[in-house]
Amino acid sequence: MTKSVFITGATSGFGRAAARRFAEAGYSLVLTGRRRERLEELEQELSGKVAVHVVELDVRDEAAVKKAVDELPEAFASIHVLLNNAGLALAPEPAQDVALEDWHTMIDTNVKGMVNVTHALLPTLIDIGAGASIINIGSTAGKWPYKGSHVYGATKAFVEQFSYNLRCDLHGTGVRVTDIAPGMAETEFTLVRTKGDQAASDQLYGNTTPMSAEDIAEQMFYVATLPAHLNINFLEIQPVRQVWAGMAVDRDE
Ligand SMILES: NC(=O)C1=CN([C@@H]2O[C@H](COP(=O)(O)OP(=O)(O)OC[C@H]3O[C@@H](n4cnc5c(N)ncnc54)[C@H](OP(=O)(O)O)[C@@H]3O)[C@@H](O)[C@H]2O)C=CC1
Ligand SMILES: O=CCS(=O)(=O)O
Repeated sequence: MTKSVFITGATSGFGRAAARRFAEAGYSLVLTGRRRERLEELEQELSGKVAVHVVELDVRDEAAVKKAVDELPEAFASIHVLLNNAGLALAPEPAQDVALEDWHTMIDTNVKGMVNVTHALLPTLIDIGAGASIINIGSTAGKWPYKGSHVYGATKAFVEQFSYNLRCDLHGTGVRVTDIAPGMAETEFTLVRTKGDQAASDQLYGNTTPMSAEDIAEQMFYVATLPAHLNINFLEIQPVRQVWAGMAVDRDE
């Protein structure tokens, strides 16, 4: 029986790499994101290998999410893996310098968007039961505070606790839940965070060894294809060359 994976944020970074990785293993793909042209490119690339269904979708739009799930073609109606990947960070400036709108965008996307999609797909995942997986993409930022993380890190802390609580309610259904919490990985993430500052993105990922989108896609695939009786609750993964900053101390001149 061919398994299906529903990927949010499939137009870039981790989500696009995951689409390719699951396609390699013969999964049918439901690929979503706001950039239709990128969805169509990926569909063109992968539809020769596996069945692909693309949906132009903003996860913040509750009605659109429900419609996308309700209108899944029969061949994609049974979803075995949900990759709640869509998300972003905005404004790496100190909290006091950040527009409230940017905070709302991160909450609406990383928190409300994730719960919108999860709520819509829970029934089909429960129908699948043993072996089904919900993989939520958190972040090291959800555990470890740093300057400029403000609401972003807090949204990822939500991802962690939501994942744990979801596990408790799904207990007995066989559905697994995992929070994968990456550190620094080279995608469009920093370009988005800095609203298009390519130099800032190049500077962050230059002269070091960040993780790649493929590194994280491999973790997603590993978690999703564990034996059905195993659940990884939390998987934090960083580049060897990234560690936590020390405590900062304010001193008199
Ligand atoms: N790269 C990193 O260092 C890390 C990233 N993460 C998390 O990983 C996830 C993927 O990020 P990454 O691949 O790095 O970044 P990218 O910016 O490369 O990809 C983000 C993806 O999310 C999608 N997305 C953003 N907003 C929405 C929305 N409102 N509705 C639907 N899709 C949306 C984008 O698609 P589109 O714009 O087409 O809608 C895009 O496909 C995010 O949740 C991020 O927070 C976690 C830890 C580290
Ligand atoms: O979530 C992204 C990773 S980091 O920018 O917090 O290191």
